[in-house]
Amino acid sequence: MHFQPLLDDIAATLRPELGRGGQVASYIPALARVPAAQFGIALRTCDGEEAQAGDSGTPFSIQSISKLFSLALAMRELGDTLWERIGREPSGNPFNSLVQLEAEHGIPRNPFINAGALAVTDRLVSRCDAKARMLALLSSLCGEPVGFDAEVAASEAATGFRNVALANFMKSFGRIDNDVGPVLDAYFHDCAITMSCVQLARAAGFLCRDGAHPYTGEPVLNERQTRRVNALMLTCGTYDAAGEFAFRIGLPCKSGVGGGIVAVVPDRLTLCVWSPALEPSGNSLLGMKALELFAAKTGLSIF
Ligand SMILES: NC(=O)CC[C@H](N)C(=O)O
Repeated sequence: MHFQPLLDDIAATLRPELGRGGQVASYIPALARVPAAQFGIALRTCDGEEAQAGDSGTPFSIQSISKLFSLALAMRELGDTLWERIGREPSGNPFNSLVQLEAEHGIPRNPFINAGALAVTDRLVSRCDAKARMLALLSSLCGEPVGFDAEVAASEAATGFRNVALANFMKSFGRIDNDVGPVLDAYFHDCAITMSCVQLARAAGFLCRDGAHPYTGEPVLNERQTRRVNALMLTCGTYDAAGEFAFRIGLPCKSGVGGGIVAVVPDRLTLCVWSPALEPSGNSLLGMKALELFAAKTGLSIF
């Protein structure tokens, strides 16, 4: 299949909609001032073929897409013991909700809501320099140095009252081992990582290759772990819009409020779309449309 003309076609189809509809994330100034009228798409196949269109090389704040990579690190470090403190069910609630945690004894529904990612980060902080490990993993996976945006990280910390509450609430149930400070610091920095669509399409490449590193072929995760990450992306990767994503797109996806969405076609390719304006659940509005067009035009879906 020739992907370059397809991506050009998707970018051209969506161009008239740029900057119309949806809301750019406004909870911190650094995200609020990102111009809405931007769209990028990039993909990389299992064989290393690449295609890209639009603003595919523009760096953006990856936000919750980082939860994918912190989960991979924790699965590698902890194996199945990770699941003692984190569930695998969709929450059906907003990504930063506290509401289920009390009845469920401080065990988050899944690793892709904020509570779950904080629990994952706590386990990593116990074992390694979590911030450095994250940058090392991402830089290795995309073949280029990846960094934090210091302004975004500082704003996340200054305004992250709900995340502070989530961490403390889980700590009160004995589900967080470390002081909440270093856990939150690592989490806020993960949210503040900056990458482009091209870099993310490459970095997620292990997810379409049974866990093999996109460049070296070494196992990032084993085959079983990789299947599980893809399953969690499908059921929980796009918050309370996961059902809508499965219905309209039918691919494992992970989104972030910076407007990026990573999608996986197992055994074929990984792709990343980006457009800053979001629908009410916090997923990129045009990113969703782009993925829907991609699935419709290629017939690629896990169903
Ligand atoms: N969904 C997201 O991308 C959320 C990330 C955001 N920084 C938060 O913690 O609330």
